[in-house]
Amino acid sequence: MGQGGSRHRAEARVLLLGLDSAGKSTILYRLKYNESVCTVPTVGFNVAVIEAKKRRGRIDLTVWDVGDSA
Ligand SMILES: Nc1nc2c(ncn2[C@@H]2O[C@H](COP(=O)(O)OP(=O)(O)OP(=O)(O)O)[C@@H](O)[C@H]2O)c(=O)[nH]1
Ligand SMILES: [Mg+2]
Repeated sequence: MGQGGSRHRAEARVLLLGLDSAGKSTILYRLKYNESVCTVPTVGFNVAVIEAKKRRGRIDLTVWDVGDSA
């Protein structure tokens, strides 16, 4: 048994889907940096890990923002 800090940390993966210019990247940056940023159409994808509150703790969300959906 390890000492403190060895507990499993809650995590989840989130896929943002939406039409072109729906606001996916805007939401991702707002959640990650808590500010509104000017975006350009996403080529490929953006990914960010966001620490969020969970009922009695925290959860790490790995958020994928996929663009370029030809
Ligand atoms: N009015 C309004 N505009 C928004 C909102 N969210 C995003 N926008 C604007 O919509 C445009 C497109 O936003 P993006 O976040 O780049 O959209 P996206 O879904 O990532 O687009 P792609 O990467 O091309 O798939 C930008 O000019 C944003 O400023 C919103 O809630 N309201
Ligand atoms: Mg985008």
